[in-house]
Amino acid sequence: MSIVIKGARPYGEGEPVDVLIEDGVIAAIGEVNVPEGTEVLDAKGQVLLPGFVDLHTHLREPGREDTETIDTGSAAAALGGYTAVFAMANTDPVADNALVTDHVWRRGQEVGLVDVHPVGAVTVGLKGEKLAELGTMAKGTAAVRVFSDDGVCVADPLLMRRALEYSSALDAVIAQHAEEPRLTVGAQAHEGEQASRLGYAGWPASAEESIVARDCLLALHANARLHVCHVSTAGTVDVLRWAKERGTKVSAEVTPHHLLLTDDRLETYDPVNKVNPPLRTGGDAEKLRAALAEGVVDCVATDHAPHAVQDKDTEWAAARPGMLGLQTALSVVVETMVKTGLLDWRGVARVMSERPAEVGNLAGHGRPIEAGEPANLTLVDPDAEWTVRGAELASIAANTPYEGMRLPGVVTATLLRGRITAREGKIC
Ligand SMILES: NC(=O)N[C@@H](CC(=O)O)C(=O)O
Ligand SMILES: [Zn+2]
Ligand SMILES: [Zn+2]
Repeated sequence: MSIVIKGARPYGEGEPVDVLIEDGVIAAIGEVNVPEGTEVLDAKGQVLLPGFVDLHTHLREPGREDTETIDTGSAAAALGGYTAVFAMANTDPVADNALVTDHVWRRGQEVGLVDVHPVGAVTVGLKGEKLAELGTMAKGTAAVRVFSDDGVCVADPLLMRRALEYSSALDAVIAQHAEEPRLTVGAQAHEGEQASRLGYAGWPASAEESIVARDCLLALHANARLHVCHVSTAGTVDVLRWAKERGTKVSAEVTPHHLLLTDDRLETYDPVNKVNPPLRTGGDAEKLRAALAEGVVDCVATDHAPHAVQDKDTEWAAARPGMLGLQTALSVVVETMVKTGLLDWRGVARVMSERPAEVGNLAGHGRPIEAGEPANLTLVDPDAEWTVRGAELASIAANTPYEGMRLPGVVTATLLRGRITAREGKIC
């Protein structure tokens, strides 16, 4: 089992080199001796990166297999350049016990396109009332290391404190959907000019920022690790900076859509733009880009949220929040961060692979492209462009906000432990 990637540029740097992969591991880089019968993957000078890691994916299995399954979601992930994803716990039944988390892990391994790491729920049934058995999920086959009630906030400060204390003993992290529910009752859109004009109840920035500030204090006092899901406001960036300066073990993610899209989109009334947290202002997006470049926001996570037509193609208030993200993430990062000069390809590797692997505690992903390292790799054509068509994406659902958009950067191959999982837009 050997493959040679011919003429790739690791991190987009230097002259093209050959990368020999044997038994799932990078065997040599540079002038390599290619054994007889080695499969050749011609990289044509394209950019070679460590396989991407998504800390925040909704795969909808079990419960809503009409919108996504571990199978179809894994395909979308591989086509998007991912080698590992974290599947959120807001399934039906909820992933609040080892039976469900171990199923998700095993099913992901059976499909074999990406490592699907289940996120365990923090509270039983995501109800925010009592802690789930984090320990049994951590000790199961899936070895859960990320816990989250994403979709809802762990709003009770005492419960959040206990969750942080408990998780630190497990070397795990609590990923918080930061939304003070008392401040977002009935909310439909970012509280601002657009929402006022369109008559939507607002989701104020402070509903996010107040929870992030509270949780940073709780994490600092518990000496525990906190991860902030889908950061969406400029104010949250300030809170994160302050908390990090004080030595809080906090990490944060931003979604591609919060980097690119703004609440100007609401004018169309198209619920494809409805998402939690809501699309914010241009000023917020600009500050999020700068924070990601600087490292105050650690990484990009998709919050890939497939929804059925009947749950999305409705009047605004009835539509479910969320949008697809796995196959468009890299391109949106190229558009917002690379083309703008905010990140080079090393930076892309950092925010799409290395940092998320560290936050999620994955030993085999987000590793340097060096001999002896696992061959979890993504090949990107930096000069190519493509047009997004929801119906052509691998997900069952088609709710992409980028429909018809032309985006830069094409994933041309993904390798999981030396096996090609996706090549030229097709699953292998
Ligand atoms: N982001 C969303 O708008 N929706 C997510 C839940 C979540 O991430 O909060 C979903 O599960 O659909
Ligand atoms: Zn969320
Ligand atoms: Zn989510």
